[in-house]
Amino acid sequence: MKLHELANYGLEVRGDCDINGVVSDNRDVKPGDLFAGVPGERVHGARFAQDAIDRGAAAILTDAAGLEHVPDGFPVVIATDVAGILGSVASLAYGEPTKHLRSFGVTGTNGKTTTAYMLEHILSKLGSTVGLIGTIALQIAGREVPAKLTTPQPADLQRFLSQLVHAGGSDVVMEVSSHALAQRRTDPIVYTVAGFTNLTQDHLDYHDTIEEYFEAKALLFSADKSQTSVLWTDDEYGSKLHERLLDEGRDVLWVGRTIRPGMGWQVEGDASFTLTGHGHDPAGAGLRNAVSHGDRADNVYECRTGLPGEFNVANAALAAAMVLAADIPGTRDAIADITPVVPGRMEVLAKRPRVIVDFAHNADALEKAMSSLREDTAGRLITLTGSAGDRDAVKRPIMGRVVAEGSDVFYLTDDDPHSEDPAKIRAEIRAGAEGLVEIVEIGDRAEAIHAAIADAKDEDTVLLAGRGHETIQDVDGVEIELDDRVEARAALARRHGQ
Ligand SMILES: CC(=O)N[C@H]1[C@@H](OP(=O)(O)OP(=O)(O)OC[C@H]2O[C@@H](n3ccc(=O)[nH]c3=O)[C@H](O)[C@@H]2O)O[C@H](CO)[C@@H](O)[C@@H]1O[C@H](C)C(=O)N[C@@H](C)C(=O)N[C@H](CCC(=O)O)C(=O)O
Ligand SMILES: Nc1ncnc2c1ncn2[C@@H]1O[C@H](COP(=O)(O)OP(=O)(O)OP(=O)(O)O)[C@@H](O)[C@H]1O
Repeated sequence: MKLHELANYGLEVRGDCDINGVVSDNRDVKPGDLFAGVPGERVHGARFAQDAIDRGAAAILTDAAGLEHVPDGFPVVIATDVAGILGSVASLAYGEPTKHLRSFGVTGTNGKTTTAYMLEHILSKLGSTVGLIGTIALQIAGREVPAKLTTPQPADLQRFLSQLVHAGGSDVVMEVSSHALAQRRTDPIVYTVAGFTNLTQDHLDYHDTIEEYFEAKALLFSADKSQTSVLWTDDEYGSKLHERLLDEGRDVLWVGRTIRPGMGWQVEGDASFTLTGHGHDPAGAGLRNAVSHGDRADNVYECRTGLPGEFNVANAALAAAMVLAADIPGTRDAIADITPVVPGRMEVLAKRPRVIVDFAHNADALEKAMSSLREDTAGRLITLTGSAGDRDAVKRPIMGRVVAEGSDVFYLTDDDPHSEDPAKIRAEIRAGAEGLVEIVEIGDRAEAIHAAIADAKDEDTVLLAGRGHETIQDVDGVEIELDDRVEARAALARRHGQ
């Protein structure tokens, strides 16, 4: 792309050159790139313009304030909102990759990663070459890069999408965080299908109120961000969003155990469940996607998931309904079994005692994980968790109370303290749990895991919650290797005298 082409999009362009790619971190610059100097919360990215130029940047995109860091006469593009326009600029530079892809975006407080893996699993069975973007990793065509953010920054995202297209990709599945939506990281993507899992308290350090958090999530379902919406509506905010989208005349499908107005899918059963289509489209042709293939006249789909927990039925039903909404032939067989391997999500490491690693790190996820495990635990439910520092502190005593109410023994330990005093974080969690349950407080998480597993009887369940797939613990800027699954396996080996 030539730099001057950006003038067609209302941007002020000074000078001209060829642009090979777009990056917003100077350390990633390759010769011929457009370096975007984005004003951040900590630093104005344009401060790194000279280093980017030394690395071969062909031009700089920045705002009026950033211009002072750009040498006179160097090719430059000036925007008023660099972060907001960055995705569109990168999309143009990379040949508008999403025009060549079917795209699925999932948002919600809990279940994004799991639902995204389920979508990838179903689409792969349908013969698609799928890219997966989320908290754990970015995956394309068998290549995997660890993720820095749940939803990448705009230029990184568009570059990844273009690599996916070049690798022959047909579909992309993405987790879309509320931060990404508020910061317009996914612009200008218009998802083929957008899905909503649920909304409960989290991230109130970033969004001031839960309503603001909800409005950020709701952005994904506006006409400029998605074509069709599929919402899990057995959720206060899912049903609120559904009513809103129906009022706005948007293309929306509900999925849940309770029948709603408009078109949607009712879920019945547990791990093996049926999806039954309800409602009629305005043309009176029946459930839109159910009638488009001859084999779906009965509107009933038999599905199952091998992932434990009632919430995984919700995730599987949402994933299935999203693929149905995309109207891909062969979906009936592809959704019959929805059991992907999701790292650190209800991952079962041992059966006696049952040891499970799960990423639950807020009150709602903890409550749901514990109640689903409680049902088939003959002995005690031992829950081990902490809470990350420098993040939503309001949730800590609530998490403490939920763990106390849902388990028999509470191993209170550290998560990623970041720059906070870990003892203070533990005290805040403890405040919600004190007097309600037996608490064993051991700050060192590896030690706590070993103690919890040594303490367990064969009929007990040990839930190691909060860190899931994570392998690095950040203690005041020092990165320590810590993987709950590695520690649990070592503790199990020690227990079995190996
Ligand atoms: C609030 C937020 O989203 N912040 C993100 C933002 O940080 P910032 O505005 O402070 O940026 P900054 O550090 O001031 O830097 C400004 C610019 O200079 C650039 N820079 C900076 C330093 C340097 O040496 N060179 C350089 O080029 C940066 O790339 C950036 O473009 O841009 C940074 C660079 O990409 C991100 O690392 C950072 O994510 C922080 C670490 C973060 O924790 N984000 C979380 C809250 C987040 O986004 N989470 C959601 C998931 C939430 C969930 O559901 O669990 C996510 O999508 O990951
Ligand atoms: N539909 C759901 N409802 C409530 N809790 C869920 C649901 N799905 C998963 N969980 C719980 O939330 C945890 C996180 O799940 P998952 O990683 O799939 O969600 P996420 O939205 O990607 O989370 P995050 O954004 O924090 O990475 C799981 O380990 C599980 O305990």
